[in-house]
Amino acid sequence: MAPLLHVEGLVRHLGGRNVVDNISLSVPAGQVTCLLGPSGCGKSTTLRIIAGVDRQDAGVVRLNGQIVSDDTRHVPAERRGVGLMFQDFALFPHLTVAQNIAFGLPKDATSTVRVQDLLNRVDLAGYGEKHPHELSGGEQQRVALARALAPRPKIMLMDEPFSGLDNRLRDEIRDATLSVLKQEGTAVLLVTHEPDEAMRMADEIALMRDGRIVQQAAPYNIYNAPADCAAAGFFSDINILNGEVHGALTETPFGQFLAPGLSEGAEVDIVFRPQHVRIDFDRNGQGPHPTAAEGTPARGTVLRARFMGKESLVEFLMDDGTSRVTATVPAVFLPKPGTILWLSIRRDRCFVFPRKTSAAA
Ligand SMILES: Nc1ncnc2c1ncn2[C@@H]1O[C@H](COP(=O)(O)OP(=O)(O)OP(=O)(O)O)[C@@H](O)[C@H]1O
Repeated sequence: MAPLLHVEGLVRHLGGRNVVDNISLSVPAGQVTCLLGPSGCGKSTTLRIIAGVDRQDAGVVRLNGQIVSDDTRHVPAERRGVGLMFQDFALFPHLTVAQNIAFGLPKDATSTVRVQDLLNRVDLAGYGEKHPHELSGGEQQRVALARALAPRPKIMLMDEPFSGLDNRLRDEIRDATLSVLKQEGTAVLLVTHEPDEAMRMADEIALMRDGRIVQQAAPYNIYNAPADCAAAGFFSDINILNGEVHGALTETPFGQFLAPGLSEGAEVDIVFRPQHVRIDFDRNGQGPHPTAAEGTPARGTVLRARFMGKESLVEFLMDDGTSRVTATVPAVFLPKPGTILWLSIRRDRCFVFPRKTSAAA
């Protein structure tokens, strides 16, 4: 089956550069895809082109297998049959909640039923006669969702739809929104700069940087097999050890790592997340036995330890005198600076990337 949304080779030239630089992307029916990336990487521009409120300089947008925009054709936004939801909910202040939701529907009995059904789904039964100013931010967000879903769009385009909400409410509203979208079977392309939001909402994440998609994969895969050092670092703090390739291997305080396909003498980064570092207290300070999974243990001196609530962060200077490693330790563990401890790392959670010089980054 053809994907609901398929874009190919999108380019948008603004302010003397390509802010969207050859983007290709598909969203299948019923799936949530998150366009994730740092501020200014071109996410909103991509979404606006797909919505039809901006026009690309090159490339094709297909919805339901039909071309809606290319070099010669451009179907206007209101005729694309997509649901739109942006950061500001833009409800009509003079209309009631029910009238807002019914806005894009024909004026008949089926619409009244549809509005009631949506009010129930977004947990606002009994709110139909209120006006937007009488509602909280979270309630307004739910009205905006109901309004966007009312004409049963097959796809919703959402640009940071939760960013105006109170932090404490946000998780709850994200989950409720996702559940309504899944019940309706609506495909979603959601723009966000927050990795946690993408991990929580997405079936698939398209990670953007400088106008390009650097990786597209399910959250588990993008987290556990990042395309490069920056992709790894976008989702959590990371440790980076510097190495050099000799005979397809690179040496680290934690033993050798394979560096396949990299040339002799190439500089590499060995990257791993703090939660994959284990502090070992065994064998009276002799260090743990090497294991296949954790490899060679290495000794480090505590530089500082910080209590973070449900976990502690402990920073080490390794015995080689240059490598620094941060470990996340569940619960409270706050060793004094100067304490010497043995560490091991999950070798299957380490990535070896060629080092990017700033000129090539
Ligand atoms: N009309 C314009 N003229 C010149 N530059 C523009 C124009 N519109 C957007 N840009 C630039 O294009 C880049 C991408 O903007 P865009 O809003 O798509 O990014 P974004 O990833 O959605 O960022 P944010 O998360 O901050 O909204 C930005 O650097 C922005 O300054």
